[in-house]
Amino acid sequence: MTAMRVDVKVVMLGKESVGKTSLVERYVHHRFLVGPYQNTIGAAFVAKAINIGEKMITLGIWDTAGSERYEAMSRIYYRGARAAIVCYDLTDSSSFLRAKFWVKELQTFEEHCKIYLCGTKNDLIEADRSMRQVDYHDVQDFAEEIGAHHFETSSKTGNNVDELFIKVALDFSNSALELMRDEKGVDLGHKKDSYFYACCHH
Ligand SMILES: Nc1nc2c(ncn2[C@@H]2O[C@H](COP(=O)(O)OP(=O)(O)OP(=O)(O)O)[C@@H](O)[C@H]2O)c(=O)[nH]1
Repeated sequence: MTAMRVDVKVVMLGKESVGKTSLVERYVHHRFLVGPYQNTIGAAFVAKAINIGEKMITLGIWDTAGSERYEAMSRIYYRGARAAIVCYDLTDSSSFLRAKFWVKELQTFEEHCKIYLCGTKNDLIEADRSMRQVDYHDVQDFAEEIGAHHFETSSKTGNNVDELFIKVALDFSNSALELMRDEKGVDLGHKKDSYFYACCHH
């Protein structure tokens, strides 16, 4: 058990089984777990440091449970998040409706949280295009409407996963720079949001 300073709180949201845990596993541990699907209960936390230019940024990632049974709990986890990765399964159109639900929640209750839309299981589409149930351009239009970024990923192959989390860190880094410019003369080291969590390393 080590204490770690977290610079940016990131929350994973989306319908159950869309692949939130798999995305985090792929990004943090570079692996794809096979075997029976185990749903997340409550939420899980992991921290990962990432180099952006000369700066090191630590992402504190909250992986929430997608089951509607835990909806009230997920609301607790997105509080104060600077970034939300809202996931939907490219092979399940109902998961995109659920993603829209989370977007609305964030827009209403966490207006400073940057939204990243993530279509998961891209490998299934690559293998069989008829599996696609969520149109790329429809999501792109929606992303533009809400000012979000849009990625399609595969945790199985690793496609676009690093790119997604790097973009989150990069955007945070740029927004911190902007803040520094706005608050010229102020020591940002004391102003920047910092979260302290106990972090379990697997
Ligand atoms: N083919 C493929 N399967 C995936 C991918 N990502 C996740 N899965 C599978 O989808 C199922 C659900 O994945 P999870 O990562 O547990 O989903 P989750 O969103 O965390 O689910 P909850 O914890 O219930 O909210 C598992 O059987 C995964 O193996 C992917 O990129 N490609």
